[in-house]
Amino acid sequence: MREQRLHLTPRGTLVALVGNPNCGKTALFNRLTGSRQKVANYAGATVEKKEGSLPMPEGAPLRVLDLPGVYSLYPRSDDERVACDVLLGRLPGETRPDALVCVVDATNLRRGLRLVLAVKRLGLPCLVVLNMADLAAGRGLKIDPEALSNALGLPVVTSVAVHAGGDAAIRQWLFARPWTSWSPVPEAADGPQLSQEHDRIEADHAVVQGILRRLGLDSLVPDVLSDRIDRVVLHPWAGPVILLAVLFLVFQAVFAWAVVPMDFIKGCTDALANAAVQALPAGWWRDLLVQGLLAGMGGVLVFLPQILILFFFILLLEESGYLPRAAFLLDRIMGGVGLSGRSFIPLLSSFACAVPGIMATRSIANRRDRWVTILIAPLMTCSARLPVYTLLISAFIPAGTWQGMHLQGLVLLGLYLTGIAGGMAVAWVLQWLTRSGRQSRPLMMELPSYHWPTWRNLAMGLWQRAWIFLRRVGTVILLLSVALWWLASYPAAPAGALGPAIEHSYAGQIGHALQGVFAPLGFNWQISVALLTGMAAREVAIGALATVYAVVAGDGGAATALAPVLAGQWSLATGMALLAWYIFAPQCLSTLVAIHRESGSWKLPAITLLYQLALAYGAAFVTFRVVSLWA
Ligand SMILES: Nc1nc2c(ncn2[C@@H]2O[C@H](COP(=O)(O)OP(=O)(O)OP(=O)(O)O)[C@@H](O)[C@H]2O)c(=O)[nH]1
Ligand SMILES: [Mg+2]
Repeated sequence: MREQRLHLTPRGTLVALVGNPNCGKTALFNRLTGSRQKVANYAGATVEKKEGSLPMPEGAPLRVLDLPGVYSLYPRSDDERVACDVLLGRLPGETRPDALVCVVDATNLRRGLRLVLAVKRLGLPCLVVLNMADLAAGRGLKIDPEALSNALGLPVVTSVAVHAGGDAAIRQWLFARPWTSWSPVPEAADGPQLSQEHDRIEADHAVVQGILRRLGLDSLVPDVLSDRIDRVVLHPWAGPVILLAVLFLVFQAVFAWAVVPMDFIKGCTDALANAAVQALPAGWWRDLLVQGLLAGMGGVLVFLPQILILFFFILLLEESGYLPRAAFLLDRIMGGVGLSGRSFIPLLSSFACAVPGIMATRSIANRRDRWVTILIAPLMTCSARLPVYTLLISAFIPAGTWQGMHLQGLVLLGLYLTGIAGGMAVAWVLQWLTRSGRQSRPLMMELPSYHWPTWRNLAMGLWQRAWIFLRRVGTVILLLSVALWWLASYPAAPAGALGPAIEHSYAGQIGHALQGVFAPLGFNWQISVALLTGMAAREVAIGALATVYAVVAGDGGAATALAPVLAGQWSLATGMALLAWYIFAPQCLSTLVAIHRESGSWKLPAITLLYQLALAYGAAFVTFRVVSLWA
């Protein structure tokens, strides 16, 4: 085992980026290595190590590691532990770095330099980088890198990670190997003693105070603009109103802005389907193309604009620095159900996809809080649920306005809020169950300065999202569309059989077999088939419905106009019950696997699966009964 590990350890000189959370390590890493890792304006954006490579003018490229942010070398949460293990060379399968680039937020020297002192004790060659030099200059901070270098006994350069060429000084240093000129002398002959790091904090603080005083940098320069904005945004009653208004506008936009591009994509798929029907002779492969591929993939592809609009806003909020404020505002509510604002960002990431959300819980130091957050993360509405929601909403909710508000957008917001309320209710129950071991903890969370989003990051983030979605359409959804078309078309109905041919197909048989389970919820057999395939990935359920109904409609029909078909075939109660099911139903398999990986056992994924199934079944049952009575 050991040998295998040694063998797998990559060779080459390794440089690690280390620094406080949110000081711009990942932005610098992306610049140095041409990578596209997530950059966001809050602490805890990076929770695991990432590797890239920096081409050198001569010789082999450098291996560069981006690490999660750390406040000290005394780790308190799992993401900090990863960073510290790398610095000590304790991470299995990874060698100890040959050199460190210690990134400091130039607008927050006090905190950054404390970490520099701790990193210096590791005894590795180290370059100190004062990042965000643009913001520091904007606030009138005049830092002399040379004087600071003399005071610290380490080389110091400045950088602006968000400007092209803003990493020039770092490159220059890295290119000028060997790095012996920037090696500090290790304090302890037997290597660094991390157990003592905690006791050093006070002493380091005094040393930093002394350095800042000598350099004339000890007066605090407040960020006036951010403070001014926060006076409104964090106001006890204006704050929550603004938060709700922001969410409201986002969901209105998802419907209002997407109309034109969605019509365009729909038009293209329809035109293709018609052209295929006209141009090709009738046969099984024309059916496969039109009813299987075009219906299945086109039916999902049409939701790309809505997903991109939602992500545009999520990225905008991440980059601006508003998210930690929202966490602060919600801390009181979350405290009521036994969570802290710390859980907010992992939960928010789950709106994109539960998998990164579950990974982001690594920054929660408290075990119990972390497990509860993981358990409720799947109830946050992931982006794969968006197509299912919007399909059912367009089928059953009129497109008009109510009091000037987009009715469909309002219902969508309602679905998201119901998911959140469900998550909070589950957290409350868990708090009640584990009430003996709980103590209340105050929220310790930084509020970063507001930034203008960098358009490059925004465009990159959107492109990545679009790519993930398109890749899924081109792989999983393509394969499942073909498989489903086959299941829905074969075996053909026996001669003289009554009813639609699809009833005799494999899909029909599977659907009918499952129907006993789902009939109390008002689900027909087509929905049962869609739910089964939807376990692979949520959007597949739509592809499945589109294919099944396209096969029913026959030649070239119903390629993408699924919503009116559903409206004609299902009752309102069925549509609403399916929506209720989707709010709570267990996520795709990858979520359960992620929960297993993070918790290290199958207990937590099993609990998640069972409680979500029970909730979904209950919610769909009640919805079906209530709407049936009323409609
Ligand atoms: N103006 C300005 N903004 C910067 C600079 N460097 C980074 N940022 C912004 O600062 C925020 C944090 O950047 P990240 O690269 O995610 O920080 P990080 O250190 O990797 O953060 P964690 O992964 O949470 O530890 C983002 O909004 C960046 O766009 C800079 O030099 N100038
Ligand atoms: Mg980062």
